Amino acid sequence: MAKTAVHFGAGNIGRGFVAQFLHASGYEVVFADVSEELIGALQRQPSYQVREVGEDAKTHVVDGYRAINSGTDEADVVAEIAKADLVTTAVGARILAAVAPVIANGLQARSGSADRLAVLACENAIGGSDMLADEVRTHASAGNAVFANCAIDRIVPEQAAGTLDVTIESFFEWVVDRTPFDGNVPDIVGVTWVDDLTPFIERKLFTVNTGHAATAYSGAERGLETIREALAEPELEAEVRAVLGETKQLLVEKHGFSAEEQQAYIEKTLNRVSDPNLRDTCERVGRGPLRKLSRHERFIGPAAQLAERGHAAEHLLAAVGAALAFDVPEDAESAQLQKLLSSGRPAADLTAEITGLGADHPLFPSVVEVFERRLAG
Ligand SMILES: NC(=O)C1=CN([C@@H]2O[C@H](COP(=O)(O)OP(=O)(O)OC[C@H]3O[C@@H](n4cnc5c(N)ncnc54)[C@H](O)[C@@H]3O)[C@@H](O)[C@H]2O)C=CC1
Ligand SMILES: O=P(O)(O)OC[C@H]1O[C@](O)(CO)[C@@H](O)[C@@H]1O
Repeated sequence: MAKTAVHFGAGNIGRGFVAQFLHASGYEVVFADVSEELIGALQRQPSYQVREVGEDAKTHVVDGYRAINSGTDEADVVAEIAKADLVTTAVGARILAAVAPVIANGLQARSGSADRLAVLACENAIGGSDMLADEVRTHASAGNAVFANCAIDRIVPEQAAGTLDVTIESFFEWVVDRTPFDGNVPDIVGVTWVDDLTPFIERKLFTVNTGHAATAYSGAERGLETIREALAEPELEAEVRAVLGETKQLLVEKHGFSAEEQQAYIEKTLNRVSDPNLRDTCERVGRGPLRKLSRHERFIGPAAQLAERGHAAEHLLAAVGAALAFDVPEDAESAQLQKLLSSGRPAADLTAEITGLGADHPLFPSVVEVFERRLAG
C-alpha cells in the first residue's frame, strides 16, 4: 500500500520542494492549505511541474496527490492524519500554532494505531519541529508522534500567478535530526540524516538567510527591486560580505567548520542568491521583519552569540538598522513594525519587545543605539 504524507502549506516550498521529494519517495501527498484558490487548483489539476533552473536543471512532474482546505474541511484533514505515515509543514514558523490543533486532533484520532507518526516542520527556524510539538502538546499528549527538527534550503522565489508549476534553483539541502527516530527514520529521498542538527541549521540560517535578508533590507532601503541588482552594487555587496564575515567568525569558532570551508559556503550562497535565472525581490526576501529580528533568528541570534563571546557584531547591527527601515505596507509584519516604531515608545522598550533581548544581555545597549538612530530618523 502506498505511503501517505499530509503536507500543510501548498505554497512555493510546499509544492516546489517538500511535496516533490515526498512524491519522488513514493508517498501519496495530501496537501492541506487555507487558500481556496490553491486547493481548488490542486483539486482540478492532476499534476504540476517543478522546473529547475541553472546547472544540471531537470523538470519533475508531481502527480497522484489530493488536496483539502484545512480551514473549511478540518475533519477531512484529521481523518487523513489518522492514517498517514508522515506529516510535514511549510507554512511559516509563525503559522505553526495555527496548524497545531488540526495535527493534535489527528493524533488523537490515531489512538488505536501502534505506529508513531513522524512530523517534520520544514520552516526557516531553529527548532521548528520543537515549536510545533510544544503547540500540539497544548491540545493533546502527542506521545504517538515523533517530531524531528530540520534545516531546509532551496530558493523558491515568488511564482507567476495562476499556475501550480514552480520554477526553482537546482541546489537543495534538507537536513533532518535522526535522533528522535531510534534508528527507524522515514524513507525520504534527498534527506541528509544527522545526529547533531545545530551546526547545519546555524550555518544555513546564519549564512544563507542572514546574507539574503541583509541584502534585501539594504537593497530595499536604497530603492532597489531585486536581490541581484542589490548585490551588483559594490558597496552593498561589501556590506553583506562584512555581515557574513561576522557570522563566519561565530560558525568557525563554535562549530569547528574550517575558515576555507565556510568561505566556500559564503561564495556559493552569494552565487545562489544572485542567480540570473531566478528573479527574486527584496520585498519577498525581506518579508516578515518581526520574525527576522526576533531573538534566535538570523541577525540577533548570531550577534547575541558573538557578544557573549566578547566579539563585535557591528555589521550585523547595521543590518538590523536596515531591517528597521523595511516599510512595505502589504507585508503585515512590516506594517506592524513601522507602527511600533512610530508609537512614541522608548527605544529600550521597543528593543526588548522586538528582539526579545533582555536588558542585561551584553548586546542590548548596542541594539538600543540602533533603535535610537532609527527613531531619530
Ligand atoms: N521560499 C523559499 O525559498 C524558502 C522558504 N522556506 C520556508 O518555508 C516556509 C514556507 O515558505 P514559502 O513556501 O516560501 O511560503 P508561501 O507563502 O509560498 O507558502 C505558505 C503556504 O502556507 C499556507 N498557509 C498559511 N496559513 C496556513 C494554515 N493555517 N494552514 C495551512 N496552510 C496555511 C499559505 O496559504 C501558503 O500557501 C517558510 O517557513 C519559509 O521560511 C524555507 C526555505 C526556502
Ligand atoms: O520566510 P523566509 O525565512 O524569508 O524564507 C525564505 C528564505 O529561505 C531561503 O530560500 C533560503 O533557503 C531564501 O531564499 C529565503 O530568503
